[in-house]
Amino acid sequence: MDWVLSWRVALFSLLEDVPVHLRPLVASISIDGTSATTLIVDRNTGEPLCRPFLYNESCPDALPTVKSVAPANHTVCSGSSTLCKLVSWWNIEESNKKSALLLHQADWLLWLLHGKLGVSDYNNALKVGYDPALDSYPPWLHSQPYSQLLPSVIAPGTSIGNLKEDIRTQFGFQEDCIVCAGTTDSIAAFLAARATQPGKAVTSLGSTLAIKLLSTTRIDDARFGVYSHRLDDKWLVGGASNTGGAVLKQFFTDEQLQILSEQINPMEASPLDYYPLKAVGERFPVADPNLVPRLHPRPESDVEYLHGILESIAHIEAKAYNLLKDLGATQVEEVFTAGGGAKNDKWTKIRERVLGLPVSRAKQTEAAYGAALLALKGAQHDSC
Ligand SMILES: Nc1ncnc2c1ncn2[C@@H]1O[C@H](COP(=O)(O)OP(=O)(O)O)[C@@H](O)[C@H]1O
Ligand SMILES: O=C(CO)[C@H](O)[C@H](O)COP(=O)(O)O
Repeated sequence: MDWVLSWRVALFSLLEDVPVHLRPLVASISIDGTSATTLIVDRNTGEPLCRPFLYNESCPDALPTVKSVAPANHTVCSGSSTLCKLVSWWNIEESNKKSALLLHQADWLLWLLHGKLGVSDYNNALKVGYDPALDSYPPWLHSQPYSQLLPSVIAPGTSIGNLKEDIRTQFGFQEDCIVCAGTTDSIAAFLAARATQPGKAVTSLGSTLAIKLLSTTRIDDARFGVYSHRLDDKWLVGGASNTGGAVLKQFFTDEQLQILSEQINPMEASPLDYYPLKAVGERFPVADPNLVPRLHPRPESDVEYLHGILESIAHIEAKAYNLLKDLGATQVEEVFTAGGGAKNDKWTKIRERVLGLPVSRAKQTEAAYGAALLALKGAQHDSC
């Protein structure tokens, strides 16, 4: 699969999808991307120097080097961190080191639109080691030879520049349409839910399960895959588990999920105890690259099987929120749900019972809505 080509094609087909009469009304564009999906590109041409490292790939070979330079239990001390991906590339690369630049998926796609190479945002840059409290890369990272590859970092939603002229004229966007710094997919889902009070949380039930709790305290602990993204003057504390919809997809189509879920009694606890994963390895609330999926025994009834999987994912979610509490985050009061799993009302009821908290579907469940809110922020700031 040529990922980079498919992302580029998807971006331009989305621009094509914007109705022609609406294009002149678009004031601003932003993009969210999967966190820690990493590209090493040529700093002059922007063309990738190797295949991208995907968000869920692990580079355990780089972990000892990263651990030897970063503070103990720092967010980068995980095989899937962006920094481990960079170090892994650095250690095997011979010829392109001088001309290389690191970008995240959203940075690179935004570059296609604004044309200024080397810009990221402080959400995407967190897992390469950027410190959003200091608003800079920390000294221990600056002193590494590979730090020359790091992009400059601005706040999500900041205007980077105007939409490139050739794209603007090709598609009929307005002359002063701006392109703004983006964010990660699960932060965009949080923004879409418009939760603004500490104690409000969003669980994204997409291919994976990502948790974000708005907290006044910052918590980072790689031993459990817990980290904090900056959200203006507060913190989005949480992590991302490898469980989620991708496991469901292995067994059931979306249509089956809907039909089977209707037959589940969510008030009754399932006796089945699984750890649903697509492959070996978990990030949060247990950080264990060797954790083996547990999806047996499989009962004859598909309804019972699905009930067991949904309930087991809810237990992972509950463990995650309890862990955040134990580590000192603001107490969670209410959970909104985003992503494909948000449409499953039976699952919402199961989760409400298991979490012991009010759980509801966010009004806007698509991360893209959150990216649009960031673009709006940039446009409003630009017009002041
Ligand atoms: N009714 C449903 N109940 C639970 N999960 C569902 C349902 N319908 C779809 N899904 C899951 O939602 C996931 C897709 O959600 P989405 O937010 O689009 O994911 P992604 O993280 O890939 O963007 C699929 O993995 C699918 O299994
Ligand atoms: O698992 C993922 C892929 O969908 C999430 O992108 C991700 O790992 C969450 O990261 P972040 O908290 O940095 O947004």
